[in-house]
Amino acid sequence: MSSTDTLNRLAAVIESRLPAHGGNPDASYVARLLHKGPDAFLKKVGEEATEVVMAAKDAEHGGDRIKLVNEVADLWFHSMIALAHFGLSPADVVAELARREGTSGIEEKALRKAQAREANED
Ligand SMILES: N=c1c2ncn([C@@H]3O[C@H](COP(=O)(O)OP(=O)(O)OP(=O)(O)O)[C@@H](O)[C@H]3O)c2ncn1[C@@H]1O[C@H](COP(=O)(O)O)[C@@H](O)[C@H]1O
Repeated sequence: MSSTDTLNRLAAVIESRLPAHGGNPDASYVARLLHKGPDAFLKKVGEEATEVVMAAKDAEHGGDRIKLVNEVADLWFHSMIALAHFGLSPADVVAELARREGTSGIEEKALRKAQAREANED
């Protein structure tokens, strides 16, 4: 079983919890967050991102590395709820990573700066 399969299955469950698909806020955590709207799930994304940073800092000082895995899982999960709300999926994120594959961040930033300079000269 691949990690992509797991992400795709979870994405399908999250999609099934959308209000438009009849997700029940009384029976499902995902449906409840989606029903509350973007402020609710984006707040969770922000909280989970902070928890990732804290767990990584703990791990840096000899803390439990598994805590970092758990916090990243929470962050991915809540980010997937945000993606679903906007009609997007992990496949869209993977496609973007694939598009970037092999392009150094340094190279990409230099290209962006050159393009911005050209645009300013126009
Ligand atoms: N992967 C997850 C998952 N990860 C975390 N959580 C829930 O996310 C919630 C928020 O995590 P926190 O650590 O912030 O806990 P908390 O303090 O209780 O949070 P809040 O009170 O602030 O909401 C917890 O209630 C966790 O149980 C998840 N809930 C569901 N899933 C997946 O989503 C599927 C659908 O879930 P339902 O929509 O609930 O059926 C499940 O079958 C799972 O595969």
